[in-house]
Amino acid sequence: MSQATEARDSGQRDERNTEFDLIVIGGGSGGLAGAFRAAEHGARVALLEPSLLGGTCVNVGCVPKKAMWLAADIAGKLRMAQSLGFSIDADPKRPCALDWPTFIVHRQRYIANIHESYRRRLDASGIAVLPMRAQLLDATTVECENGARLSAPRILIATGGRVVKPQIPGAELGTTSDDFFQWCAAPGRVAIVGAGYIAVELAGVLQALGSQVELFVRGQRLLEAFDAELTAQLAEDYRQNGVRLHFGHAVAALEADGARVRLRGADGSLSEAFDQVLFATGRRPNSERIGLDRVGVTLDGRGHIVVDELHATNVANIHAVGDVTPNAQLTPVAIAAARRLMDRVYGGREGRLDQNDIPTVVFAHPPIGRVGLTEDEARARHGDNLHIYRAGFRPMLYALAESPQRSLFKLVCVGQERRVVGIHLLGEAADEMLQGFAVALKRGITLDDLRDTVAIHPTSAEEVVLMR
Ligand SMILES: Cc1cc2nc3c(=O)[nH]c(=O)nc-3n(C[C@H](O)[C@H](O)[C@H](O)COP(=O)(O)OP(=O)(O)OC[C@H]3O[C@@H](n4cnc5c(N)ncnc54)[C@H](O)[C@@H]3O)c2cc1C
Ligand SMILES: NC(=O)c1ccc[n+]([C@@H]2O[C@H](COP(=O)([O-])OP(=O)(O)OC[C@H]3O[C@@H](n4cnc5c(N)ncnc54)[C@H](O)[C@@H]3O)[C@@H](O)[C@H]2O)c1
Repeated sequence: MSQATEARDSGQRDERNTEFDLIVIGGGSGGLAGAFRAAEHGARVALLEPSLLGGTCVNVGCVPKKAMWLAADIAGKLRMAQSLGFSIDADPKRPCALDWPTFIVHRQRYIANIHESYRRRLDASGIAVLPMRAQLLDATTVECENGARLSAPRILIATGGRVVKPQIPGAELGTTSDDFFQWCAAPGRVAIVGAGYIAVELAGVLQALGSQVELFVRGQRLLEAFDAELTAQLAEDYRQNGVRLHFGHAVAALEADGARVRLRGADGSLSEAFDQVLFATGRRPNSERIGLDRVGVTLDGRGHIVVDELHATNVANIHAVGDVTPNAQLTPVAIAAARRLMDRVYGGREGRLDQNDIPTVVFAHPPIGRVGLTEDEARARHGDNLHIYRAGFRPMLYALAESPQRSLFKLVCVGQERRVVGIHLLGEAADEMLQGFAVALKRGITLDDLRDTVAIHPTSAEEVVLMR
Protein backbone atom coordinates (compact mmCIF):
# COMPACT_ATOMS: atom_id res chain seq x y z
CA MET A 1 0.00 0.00 0.00
CA SER A 2 1.45 3.43 -0.95
CA GLN A 3 1.81 6.13 1.69
CA ALA A 4 -0.80 8.14 -0.16
CA THR A 5 -3.25 5.25 0.07
CA GLU A 6 -2.42 4.78 3.76
CA ALA A 7 -2.92 8.46 4.47
CA ARG A 8 -6.12 8.49 2.47
CA ASP A 9 -7.47 5.38 4.16
CA SER A 10 -6.65 6.70 7.59
CA GLY A 11 -8.35 9.94 6.57
CA GLN A 12 -5.36 12.01 7.72
CA ARG A 13 -3.34 14.73 6.10
CA ASP A 14 0.35 14.05 6.22
CA GLU A 15 2.01 17.45 6.57
CA ARG A 16 5.11 16.22 8.44
CA ASN A 17 6.44 14.36 5.44
CA THR A 18 8.44 16.65 3.22
CA GLU A 19 8.73 14.29 0.28
CA PHE A 20 5.86 13.88 -2.08
CA ASP A 21 5.11 12.54 -5.54
CA LEU A 22 3.52 15.84 -6.52
CA ILE A 23 3.58 19.39 -5.19
CA VAL A 24 0.73 21.62 -6.30
CA ILE A 25 1.25 25.37 -5.98
CA GLY A 26 -2.15 27.08 -5.76
CA GLY A 27 -5.46 25.78 -4.42
CA GLY A 28 -7.86 27.28 -6.97
CA SER A 29 -9.86 25.53 -9.69
CA GLY A 30 -6.87 23.98 -11.47
CA GLY A 31 -4.73 23.19 -8.42
CA LEU A 32 -7.51 21.47 -6.48
CA ALA A 33 -8.64 19.45 -9.50
CA GLY A 34 -5.06 18.32 -10.15
CA ALA A 35 -4.42 17.43 -6.50
CA PHE A 36 -7.63 15.42 -6.15
CA ARG A 37 -7.10 13.51 -9.40
CA ALA A 38 -3.46 12.71 -8.61
CA ALA A 39 -4.44 11.48 -5.14
CA GLU A 40 -7.15 9.29 -6.70
CA HIS A 41 -4.39 7.64 -8.70
CA GLY A 42 -2.43 6.99 -5.49
CA ALA A 43 0.07 9.86 -5.62
CA ARG A 44 1.31 11.50 -2.41
CA VAL A 45 0.30 15.13 -2.86
CA ALA A 46 1.13 18.39 -1.08
CA LEU A 47 -0.92 21.48 -1.92
CA LEU A 48 0.11 25.02 -1.02
CA GLU A 49 -2.52 27.73 -0.81
CA PRO A 50 -1.95 30.89 1.27
CA SER A 51 -5.48 32.20 0.85
CA LEU A 52 -9.00 30.75 0.68
CA LEU A 53 -9.47 27.32 -0.90
CA GLY A 54 -11.14 27.51 -4.29
CA GLY A 55 -9.13 30.51 -5.55
CA THR A 56 -10.66 33.12 -7.81
CA CYS A 57 -13.67 31.15 -8.97
CA VAL A 58 -15.07 30.29 -5.57
CA ASN A 59 -14.14 33.46 -3.70
CA VAL A 60 -14.08 36.44 -6.09
CA GLY A 61 -15.20 34.98 -9.41
CA CYS A 62 -17.75 32.60 -10.89
CA VAL A 63 -19.56 31.66 -7.68
CA PRO A 64 -20.24 35.03 -5.96
CA LYS A 65 -20.75 36.55 -9.43
CA LYS A 66 -23.40 33.96 -10.34
CA ALA A 67 -25.08 34.55 -6.97
CA MET A 68 -25.31 38.27 -7.75
CA TRP A 69 -26.53 37.47 -11.27
CA LEU A 70 -29.27 35.28 -9.80
CA ALA A 71 -30.29 38.13 -7.47
CA ALA A 72 -30.44 40.49 -10.44
CA ASP A 73 -32.42 37.94 -12.43
CA ILE A 74 -34.94 37.63 -9.61
CA ALA A 75 -35.25 41.44 -9.45
CA GLY A 76 -36.05 41.53 -13.18
CA LYS A 77 -38.57 38.69 -12.87
CA LEU A 78 -40.24 40.38 -9.89
CA ARG A 79 -40.71 43.53 -11.95
CA MET A 80 -42.19 41.47 -14.76
CA ALA A 81 -44.41 39.63 -12.29
CA GLN A 82 -45.80 42.95 -11.09
CA SER A 83 -46.58 44.01 -14.63
CA LEU A 84 -48.39 40.68 -15.10
CA GLY A 85 -50.69 41.30 -12.16
CA PHE A 86 -48.86 39.79 -9.19
CA SER A 87 -48.93 41.92 -6.06
CA ILE A 88 -45.61 41.94 -4.33
CA ASP A 89 -45.28 43.15 -0.76
CA ALA A 90 -42.52 45.69 -0.84
CA ASP A 91 -41.79 49.27 0.00
CA PRO A 92 -43.92 51.01 -2.67
CA LYS A 93 -41.18 53.65 -3.04
CA ARG A 94 -38.57 50.96 -3.82
CA PRO A 95 -40.44 48.04 -5.38
CA CYS A 96 -38.45 44.80 -5.56
CA ALA A 97 -35.45 46.34 -3.79
CA LEU A 98 -32.87 43.86 -2.52
CA ASP A 99 -31.60 43.98 1.04
CA TRP A 100 -27.96 43.29 0.15
CA PRO A 101 -26.72 42.29 3.61
CA THR A 102 -29.37 39.55 3.82
CA PHE A 103 -28.50 38.27 0.38
CA ILE A 104 -24.78 38.41 1.10
CA VAL A 105 -25.27 36.24 4.19
CA HIS A 106 -26.82 33.59 1.90
CA ARG A 107 -24.08 34.02 -0.71
CA GLN A 108 -21.23 33.73 1.76
CA ARG A 109 -22.85 30.77 3.56
CA TYR A 110 -22.97 28.97 0.22
CA ILE A 111 -19.28 29.75 -0.32
CA ALA A 112 -18.38 28.64 3.23
CA ASN A 113 -20.06 25.30 2.45
CA ILE A 114 -17.83 24.92 -0.61
CA HIS A 115 -14.73 25.60 1.55
CA GLU A 116 -15.90 23.03 4.05
CA SER A 117 -16.56 20.44 1.38
CA TYR A 118 -13.06 20.98 -0.12
CA ARG A 119 -11.55 20.67 3.33
CA ARG A 120 -13.35 17.36 3.94
CA ARG A 121 -12.34 16.00 0.51
CA LEU A 122 -8.71 17.04 1.00
CA ASP A 123 -8.61 15.28 4.36
CA ALA A 124 -10.29 12.18 2.96
CA SER A 125 -7.82 12.13 0.05
CA GLY A 126 -4.78 12.35 2.34
CA ILE A 127 -3.58 15.51 0.62
CA ALA A 128 -1.22 17.60 2.76
CA VAL A 129 -2.47 21.20 2.68
CA LEU A 130 -0.02 23.92 3.65
CA PRO A 131 -1.66 27.33 4.07
CA MET A 132 1.21 29.39 2.72
CA ARG A 133 2.88 30.81 -0.36
CA ALA A 134 5.52 28.76 -2.09
CA GLN A 135 8.35 29.34 -4.49
CA LEU A 136 10.55 27.03 -6.51
CA LEU A 137 14.14 26.58 -5.36
CA ASP A 138 14.96 24.15 -8.14
CA ALA A 139 13.02 21.85 -10.43
CA THR A 140 12.11 19.45 -7.62
CA THR A 141 12.21 21.60 -4.48
CA VAL A 142 9.72 24.12 -3.19
CA GLU A 143 10.30 26.52 -0.34
CA CYS A 144 7.33 27.50 1.80
CA GLU A 145 6.86 30.93 3.35
CA ASN A 146 7.92 29.56 6.75
CA GLY A 147 11.21 28.29 5.32
CA ALA A 148 10.17 24.62 5.17
CA ARG A 149 11.31 22.77 2.07
CA LEU A 150 9.32 20.14 0.25
CA SER A 151 10.53 18.00 -2.59
CA ALA A 152 8.80 16.00 -5.28
CA PRO A 153 9.79 14.72 -8.70
CA ARG A 154 6.83 16.59 -10.22
CA ILE A 155 5.40 20.06 -9.67
CA LEU A 156 2.13 21.59 -10.85
CA ILE A 157 1.90 25.38 -10.95
CA ALA A 158 -1.67 26.65 -10.73
CA THR A 159 -1.24 30.12 -9.26
CA GLY A 160 -3.94 31.75 -11.43
CA GLY A 161 -4.10 35.47 -12.03
CA ARG A 162 -5.08 38.73 -10.41
CA VAL A 163 -7.05 41.76 -11.37
CA VAL A 164 -5.07 44.81 -12.53
CA LYS A 165 -5.99 48.46 -12.92
CA PRO A 166 -4.76 50.49 -15.88
CA GLN A 167 -1.69 52.58 -15.09
CA ILE A 168 -3.33 55.98 -15.32
CA PRO A 169 -3.29 58.95 -12.94
CA GLY A 170 -5.88 58.54 -10.18
CA ALA A 171 -6.26 54.78 -10.76
CA GLU A 172 -6.29 54.31 -6.97
CA LEU A 173 -9.70 56.05 -6.92
CA GLY A 174 -11.14 53.17 -8.93
CA THR A 175 -12.26 49.75 -7.72
CA THR A 176 -12.20 46.24 -9.25
CA SER A 177 -14.29 43.10 -9.25
CA ASP A 178 -12.52 42.02 -6.04
CA ASP A 179 -13.90 45.16 -4.33
CA PHE A 180 -17.35 44.61 -5.84
CA PHE A 181 -17.63 41.40 -3.81
CA GLN A 182 -17.14 43.44 -0.62
CA TRP A 183 -19.97 45.86 -1.38
CA CYS A 184 -23.02 45.76 0.88
CA ALA A 185 -25.28 48.02 -1.19
CA ALA A 186 -25.78 49.05 -4.79
CA PRO A 187 -23.95 52.36 -5.33
CA GLY A 188 -26.13 55.13 -6.76
CA ARG A 189 -24.07 55.82 -9.88
CA VAL A 190 -21.39 53.47 -11.18
CA ALA A 191 -18.99 53.87 -14.10
CA ILE A 192 -17.53 50.63 -15.42
CA VAL A 193 -14.44 50.74 -17.64
CA GLY A 194 -14.04 47.84 -20.10
CA ALA A 195 -16.20 45.77 -22.42
CA GLY A 196 -15.17 42.20 -21.62
CA TYR A 197 -16.79 39.47 -19.54
CA ILE A 198 -16.57 41.23 -16.17
CA ALA A 199 -17.60 44.69 -17.36
CA VAL A 200 -20.67 43.35 -19.13
CA GLU A 201 -21.64 40.99 -16.31
CA LEU A 202 -21.31 43.51 -13.50
CA ALA A 203 -23.00 46.27 -15.52
CA GLY A 204 -26.05 44.02 -15.96
CA VAL A 205 -26.10 43.00 -12.30
CA LEU A 206 -25.71 46.51 -10.89
CA GLN A 207 -28.28 48.07 -13.22
CA ALA A 208 -30.82 45.37 -12.31
CA LEU A 209 -30.13 45.84 -8.60
CA GLY A 210 -30.79 49.58 -8.65
CA SER A 211 -27.58 51.39 -9.68
CA GLN A 212 -27.42 53.79 -12.61
CA VAL A 213 -24.64 52.23 -14.69
CA GLU A 214 -22.51 53.79 -17.43
CA LEU A 215 -20.10 51.66 -19.43
CA PHE A 216 -16.94 53.31 -20.83
CA VAL A 217 -15.71 51.27 -23.77
CA ARG A 218 -12.39 51.96 -25.48
CA GLY A 219 -13.40 50.26 -28.72
CA GLN A 220 -16.61 50.26 -30.71
CA ARG A 221 -18.39 47.19 -29.37
CA LEU A 222 -18.99 44.93 -26.39
CA LEU A 223 -17.37 41.50 -26.01
CA GLU A 224 -14.94 41.44 -28.94
CA ALA A 225 -14.64 37.65 -28.74
CA PHE A 226 -18.36 37.06 -29.32
CA ASP A 227 -20.44 37.24 -32.47
CA ALA A 228 -20.76 40.89 -33.53
CA GLU A 229 -24.43 40.67 -34.47
CA LEU A 230 -25.38 39.30 -31.06
CA THR A 231 -23.24 41.78 -29.15
CA ALA A 232 -24.88 44.66 -31.05
CA GLN A 233 -28.27 43.31 -29.93
CA LEU A 234 -26.95 42.94 -26.37
CA ALA A 235 -25.85 46.59 -26.41
CA GLU A 236 -29.38 47.49 -27.43
CA ASP A 237 -30.80 45.38 -24.57
CA TYR A 238 -28.51 47.18 -22.12
CA ARG A 239 -29.65 50.57 -23.41
CA GLN A 240 -33.27 49.49 -22.98
CA ASN A 241 -32.46 48.43 -19.41
CA GLY A 242 -31.13 51.93 -18.74
CA VAL A 243 -27.35 51.36 -19.01
CA ARG A 244 -25.59 54.27 -20.74
CA LEU A 245 -22.92 53.10 -23.18
CA HIS A 246 -19.99 55.27 -24.25
CA PHE A 247 -18.13 53.69 -27.17
CA GLY A 248 -14.77 54.96 -28.40
CA HIS A 249 -14.09 56.43 -24.99
CA ALA A 250 -10.53 55.91 -23.72
CA VAL A 251 -10.16 56.82 -20.05
CA ALA A 252 -6.95 58.76 -19.40
CA ALA A 253 -7.31 59.57 -15.68
CA LEU A 254 -9.63 59.51 -12.67
CA GLU A 255 -10.18 62.70 -10.67
CA ALA A 256 -11.67 63.08 -7.21
CA ASP A 257 -14.73 65.28 -6.80
CA GLY A 258 -15.39 65.23 -3.06
CA ALA A 259 -16.31 61.64 -2.25
CA ARG A 260 -17.15 61.01 -5.90
CA VAL A 261 -14.99 60.36 -8.94
CA ARG A 262 -14.95 61.71 -12.50
CA LEU A 263 -13.38 60.15 -15.57
CA ARG A 264 -11.08 62.24 -17.72
CA GLY A 265 -11.20 61.06 -21.33
CA ALA A 266 -8.15 60.85 -23.62
CA ASP A 267 -9.86 63.65 -25.61
CA GLY A 268 -9.84 65.88 -22.48
CA SER A 269 -13.56 65.44 -21.73
CA LEU A 270 -14.68 65.17 -18.10
CA SER A 271 -17.54 62.85 -17.15
CA GLU A 272 -20.24 63.42 -14.59
CA ALA A 273 -19.40 62.32 -11.03
CA PHE A 274 -19.81 58.68 -9.97
CA ASP A 275 -20.09 57.03 -6.56
CA GLN A 276 -17.89 54.18 -7.80
CA VAL A 277 -15.66 53.64 -10.80
CA LEU A 278 -14.98 49.98 -11.48
CA PHE A 279 -12.13 48.86 -13.71
CA ALA A 280 -12.83 45.63 -15.60
CA THR A 281 -9.84 45.87 -17.89
CA GLY A 282 -8.35 42.42 -17.62
CA ARG A 283 -6.17 40.26 -15.41
CA ARG A 284 -2.48 39.38 -15.13
CA PRO A 285 -0.96 35.94 -14.42
CA ASN A 286 0.58 35.24 -11.00
CA SER A 287 3.96 34.21 -12.35
CA GLU A 288 6.21 36.55 -10.38
CA ARG A 289 7.99 35.69 -7.14
CA ILE A 290 7.49 31.95 -7.49
CA GLY A 291 11.06 31.20 -8.55
CA LEU A 292 10.32 30.59 -12.23
CA ASP A 293 13.32 32.63 -13.36
CA ARG A 294 15.57 30.69 -10.99
CA VAL A 295 14.47 27.40 -12.51
CA GLY A 296 14.37 28.70 -16.08
CA VAL A 297 10.65 28.29 -16.85
CA THR A 298 9.77 30.24 -20.01
CA LEU A 299 7.14 32.98 -19.89
CA ASP A 300 5.43 34.68 -22.83
CA GLY A 301 5.36 38.44 -23.38
CA ARG A 302 2.36 38.86 -21.06
CA GLY A 303 3.90 36.86 -18.21
CA HIS A 304 1.99 33.62 -18.82
CA ILE A 305 3.83 30.33 -18.35
CA VAL A 306 4.35 28.81 -21.79
CA VAL A 307 3.04 25.23 -21.91
CA ASP A 308 2.70 22.67 -24.69
CA GLU A 309 -0.54 20.87 -25.47
CA LEU A 310 0.21 18.43 -22.63
CA HIS A 311 0.62 21.31 -20.15
CA ALA A 312 4.34 20.73 -19.80
CA THR A 313 6.63 23.74 -19.40
CA ASN A 314 10.11 23.82 -20.95
CA VAL A 315 11.52 22.42 -17.66
CA ALA A 316 11.09 18.65 -17.30
CA ASN A 317 8.38 17.59 -14.82
CA ILE A 318 7.15 21.13 -14.13
CA HIS A 319 3.62 21.58 -15.42
CA ALA A 320 1.20 24.48 -15.37
CA VAL A 321 -2.58 24.80 -15.81
CA GLY A 322 -5.23 27.49 -15.56
CA ASP A 323 -5.02 31.28 -15.71
CA VAL A 324 -1.25 31.34 -15.20
CA THR A 325 -1.00 29.85 -18.73
CA PRO A 326 -2.16 31.51 -21.96
CA ASN A 327 -5.19 29.18 -22.27
CA ALA A 328 -8.78 30.41 -21.98
CA GLN A 329 -9.33 31.88 -18.52
CA LEU A 330 -12.26 29.70 -17.57
CA THR A 331 -12.69 27.42 -14.58
CA PRO A 332 -13.71 24.31 -16.56
CA VAL A 333 -10.63 24.76 -18.78
CA ALA A 334 -8.31 24.81 -15.73
CA ILE A 335 -10.07 21.78 -14.25
CA ALA A 336 -10.13 19.76 -17.45
CA ALA A 337 -6.45 20.46 -18.14
CA ALA A 338 -5.43 19.42 -14.61
CA ARG A 339 -7.48 16.22 -14.66
CA ARG A 340 -6.20 15.11 -18.06
CA LEU A 341 -2.64 15.84 -16.99
CA MET A 342 -2.93 13.72 -13.84
CA ASP A 343 -4.74 10.92 -15.69
CA ARG A 344 -1.83 10.78 -18.09
CA VAL A 345 0.99 11.09 -15.54
CA TYR A 346 -0.37 8.85 -12.77
CA GLY A 347 -3.15 6.91 -14.52
CA GLY A 348 -1.32 5.94 -17.69
CA ARG A 349 -4.19 7.28 -19.83
CA GLU A 350 -3.73 9.09 -23.11
CA GLY A 351 -5.60 12.29 -23.68
CA ARG A 352 -5.13 16.00 -23.91
CA LEU A 353 -7.45 18.94 -23.63
CA ASP A 354 -8.81 20.03 -26.99
CA GLN A 355 -8.67 23.85 -26.87
CA ASN A 356 -11.05 24.15 -29.83
CA ASP A 357 -14.79 24.62 -29.55
CA ILE A 358 -14.79 25.48 -25.86
CA PRO A 359 -18.28 26.70 -24.98
CA THR A 360 -18.51 29.88 -22.93
CA VAL A 361 -21.26 32.10 -21.58
CA VAL A 362 -21.22 35.68 -20.36
CA PHE A 363 -23.78 36.07 -17.58
CA ALA A 364 -25.15 39.27 -19.03
CA HIS A 365 -28.79 40.36 -18.88
CA PRO A 366 -29.76 38.42 -20.94
CA PRO A 367 -26.94 35.86 -21.11
CA ILE A 368 -24.92 35.42 -24.28
CA GLY A 369 -23.00 32.28 -25.25
CA ARG A 370 -20.85 30.90 -28.00
CA VAL A 371 -19.38 27.61 -29.08
CA GLY A 372 -17.29 27.17 -32.22
CA LEU A 373 -16.57 29.93 -34.69
CA THR A 374 -18.18 33.35 -34.95
CA GLU A 375 -19.35 34.37 -38.41
CA ASP A 376 -16.23 36.54 -38.86
CA GLU A 377 -13.89 33.74 -37.76
CA ALA A 378 -15.64 31.23 -40.03
CA ARG A 379 -15.40 33.62 -42.98
CA ALA A 380 -11.67 34.09 -42.38
CA ARG A 381 -11.20 30.31 -42.32
CA HIS A 382 -13.72 29.10 -44.90
CA GLY A 383 -14.22 32.09 -47.20
CA ASP A 384 -17.73 32.51 -48.58
CA ASN A 385 -18.58 28.82 -48.29
CA LEU A 386 -20.81 29.71 -45.34
CA HIS A 387 -24.50 29.50 -44.56
CA ILE A 388 -25.85 31.63 -41.74
CA TYR A 389 -29.17 30.96 -40.05
CA ARG A 390 -30.83 33.26 -37.52
CA ALA A 391 -33.82 33.23 -35.24
CA GLY A 392 -34.87 36.49 -33.60
CA PHE A 393 -37.90 36.26 -31.32
CA ARG A 394 -39.41 37.39 -28.05
CA PRO A 395 -39.47 34.61 -25.42
CA MET A 396 -42.99 33.89 -24.17
CA LEU A 397 -42.59 35.40 -20.68
CA TYR A 398 -41.24 38.65 -22.14
CA ALA A 399 -44.02 38.81 -24.72
CA LEU A 400 -46.63 38.20 -22.00
CA ALA A 401 -45.14 40.99 -19.89
CA GLU A 402 -44.82 43.25 -22.96
CA SER A 403 -41.11 43.58 -22.27
CA PRO A 404 -39.10 44.53 -25.35
CA GLN A 405 -36.29 42.05 -24.61
CA ARG A 406 -35.71 39.75 -27.56
CA SER A 407 -33.53 36.70 -28.15
CA LEU A 408 -31.23 36.22 -31.11
CA PHE A 409 -29.85 32.78 -32.02
CA LYS A 410 -27.45 32.17 -34.85
CA LEU A 411 -25.97 29.11 -36.55
CA VAL A 412 -22.82 29.28 -38.65
CA CYS A 413 -22.67 26.36 -41.11
CA VAL A 414 -20.02 25.39 -43.67
CA GLY A 415 -20.11 23.65 -47.03
CA GLN A 416 -22.76 21.83 -48.97
CA GLU A 417 -23.47 19.47 -46.09
CA ARG A 418 -23.96 22.54 -43.86
CA ARG A 419 -21.77 21.34 -41.00
CA VAL A 420 -22.47 23.43 -37.92
CA VAL A 421 -19.24 25.19 -36.94
CA GLY A 422 -20.68 27.92 -34.71
CA ILE A 423 -23.66 28.25 -32.37
CA HIS A 424 -24.38 31.64 -30.85
CA LEU A 425 -27.19 32.27 -28.40
CA LEU A 426 -28.32 35.54 -26.85
CA GLY A 427 -31.39 35.56 -24.67
CA GLU A 428 -33.31 34.17 -21.74
CA ALA A 429 -31.89 30.75 -20.69
CA ALA A 430 -29.08 30.79 -23.28
CA ASP A 431 -26.71 29.92 -20.43
CA GLU A 432 -28.47 26.65 -19.71
CA MET A 433 -29.14 25.81 -23.36
CA LEU A 434 -25.64 25.99 -24.77
CA GLN A 435 -24.02 23.01 -23.04
CA GLY A 436 -26.08 20.35 -24.87
CA PHE A 437 -25.68 22.01 -28.24
CA ALA A 438 -21.93 22.23 -27.58
CA VAL A 439 -21.83 18.42 -27.39
CA ALA A 440 -23.62 18.24 -30.71
CA LEU A 441 -21.26 20.72 -32.38
CA LYS A 442 -18.23 18.83 -31.11
CA ARG A 443 -19.69 15.65 -32.61
CA GLY A 444 -19.68 17.38 -36.01
CA ILE A 445 -23.42 17.66 -36.62
CA THR A 446 -24.98 19.22 -39.71
CA LEU A 447 -27.99 21.48 -40.05
CA ASP A 448 -30.04 18.44 -41.13
CA ASP A 449 -29.22 16.71 -37.84
CA LEU A 450 -30.72 19.65 -35.98
CA ARG A 451 -33.73 19.76 -38.28
CA ASP A 452 -34.26 16.00 -37.85
CA THR A 453 -34.58 16.51 -34.11
CA VAL A 454 -38.16 17.00 -32.94
CA ALA A 455 -38.64 20.31 -31.14
CA ILE A 456 -39.67 20.72 -27.51
CA HIS A 457 -42.56 23.15 -27.47
CA PRO A 458 -43.03 25.84 -26.25
CA THR A 459 -39.44 26.68 -25.38
CA SER A 460 -36.75 29.03 -26.59
CA ALA A 461 -34.46 26.08 -27.27
CA GLU A 462 -36.74 24.77 -30.01
CA GLU A 463 -35.72 27.76 -32.15
CA VAL A 464 -32.29 26.14 -32.60
CA VAL A 465 -33.74 23.06 -34.31
CA LEU A 466 -36.38 25.00 -36.26
CA MET A 467 -34.03 27.46 -37.97
CA ARG A 468 -34.68 27.91 -41.71
C1 LIG B 1 -15.22 38.22 -11.51
C2 LIG B 1 -14.87 36.91 -12.20
C3 LIG B 1 -15.90 36.10 -12.65
C4 LIG B 1 -15.59 34.90 -13.29
N1 LIG B 1 -16.64 34.13 -13.74
C5 LIG B 1 -16.37 32.97 -14.36
C6 LIG B 1 -17.44 32.14 -14.80
O1 LIG B 1 -18.62 32.45 -14.63
N2 LIG B 1 -17.13 30.98 -15.42
C7 LIG B 1 -15.83 30.59 -15.62
O2 LIG B 1 -15.60 29.51 -16.18
N3 LIG B 1 -14.79 31.36 -15.21
C8 LIG B 1 -15.03 32.53 -14.59
N4 LIG B 1 -13.99 33.31 -14.15
C9 LIG B 1 -12.60 32.85 -14.40
C10 LIG B 1 -12.18 31.79 -13.37
O3 LIG B 1 -12.41 32.27 -12.07
C11 LIG B 1 -10.71 31.43 -13.56
O4 LIG B 1 -10.50 31.03 -14.90
C12 LIG B 1 -10.28 30.30 -12.65
O5 LIG B 1 -10.49 30.62 -11.29
C13 LIG B 1 -8.80 29.95 -12.88
O6 LIG B 1 -8.40 28.94 -12.00
P1 LIG B 1 -6.87 28.78 -11.59
O7 LIG B 1 -6.78 27.55 -10.77
O8 LIG B 1 -6.01 28.91 -12.77
O9 LIG B 1 -6.54 30.06 -10.69
P2 LIG B 1 -7.21 30.61 -9.36
O10 LIG B 1 -8.57 30.10 -9.16
O11 LIG B 1 -7.01 32.07 -9.39
O12 LIG B 1 -6.31 29.96 -8.20
C14 LIG B 1 -4.96 30.28 -8.02
C15 LIG B 1 -4.60 30.13 -6.57
O13 LIG B 1 -3.18 30.15 -6.44
C16 LIG B 1 -2.86 30.78 -5.23
N5 LIG B 1 -1.48 31.26 -5.31
C17 LIG B 1 -0.99 32.31 -6.00
N6 LIG B 1 0.36 32.42 -5.81
C18 LIG B 1 0.71 31.40 -4.99
C19 LIG B 1 1.95 30.96 -4.44
N7 LIG B 1 3.12 31.58 -4.69
N8 LIG B 1 1.95 29.87 -3.63
C20 LIG B 1 0.81 29.20 -3.38
N9 LIG B 1 -0.40 29.57 -3.87
C21 LIG B 1 -0.45 30.66 -4.67
C22 LIG B 1 -3.90 31.91 -5.12
O14 LIG B 1 -4.05 32.31 -3.76
C23 LIG B 1 -5.15 31.24 -5.69
O15 LIG B 1 -5.98 30.70 -4.70
C24 LIG B 1 -14.24 34.50 -13.48
C25 LIG B 1 -13.21 35.32 -13.01
C26 LIG B 1 -13.52 36.51 -12.38
C27 LIG B 1 -12.40 37.38 -11.86
N1 LIG C 1 -18.70 34.06 -17.51
C1 LIG C 1 -17.41 33.74 -17.54
O1 LIG C 1 -17.02 32.66 -17.95
C2 LIG C 1 -16.40 34.75 -17.07
C3 LIG C 1 -16.78 35.85 -16.33
C4 LIG C 1 -15.82 36.75 -15.91
C5 LIG C 1 -14.50 36.57 -16.25
N2 LIG C 1 -14.16 35.48 -16.97
C6 LIG C 1 -12.75 35.27 -17.37
O2 LIG C 1 -11.92 36.21 -16.75
C7 LIG C 1 -11.18 36.92 -17.74
C8 LIG C 1 -10.94 38.33 -17.29
O3 LIG C 1 -12.14 39.08 -17.44
P1 LIG C 1 -12.08 40.63 -17.81
O4 LIG C 1 -13.46 41.09 -18.14
O5 LIG C 1 -11.28 41.35 -16.79
O6 LIG C 1 -11.15 40.62 -19.10
P2 LIG C 1 -11.50 40.61 -20.65
O7 LIG C 1 -10.23 40.32 -21.32
O8 LIG C 1 -12.69 39.77 -20.96
O9 LIG C 1 -11.92 42.13 -20.93
C9 LIG C 1 -11.07 43.19 -20.70
C10 LIG C 1 -11.71 44.43 -21.32
O10 LIG C 1 -11.01 45.60 -20.90
C11 LIG C 1 -10.68 46.37 -22.04
N3 LIG C 1 -9.46 47.12 -21.68
C12 LIG C 1 -8.23 46.63 -21.43
N4 LIG C 1 -7.40 47.64 -21.05
C13 LIG C 1 -8.14 48.77 -21.06
C14 LIG C 1 -7.88 50.13 -20.76
N5 LIG C 1 -6.66 50.53 -20.38
N6 LIG C 1 -8.89 51.01 -20.87
C15 LIG C 1 -10.12 50.63 -21.26
N7 LIG C 1 -10.44 49.35 -21.54
C16 LIG C 1 -9.47 48.45 -21.45
C17 LIG C 1 -10.53 45.38 -23.17
O11 LIG C 1 -10.70 46.01 -24.41
C18 LIG C 1 -11.69 44.43 -22.84
O12 LIG C 1 -12.90 44.94 -23.29
C19 LIG C 1 -12.00 36.80 -19.01
O13 LIG C 1 -11.21 36.88 -20.17
C20 LIG C 1 -12.66 35.47 -18.88
O14 LIG C 1 -11.84 34.46 -19.45
C21 LIG C 1 -15.07 34.58 -17.40
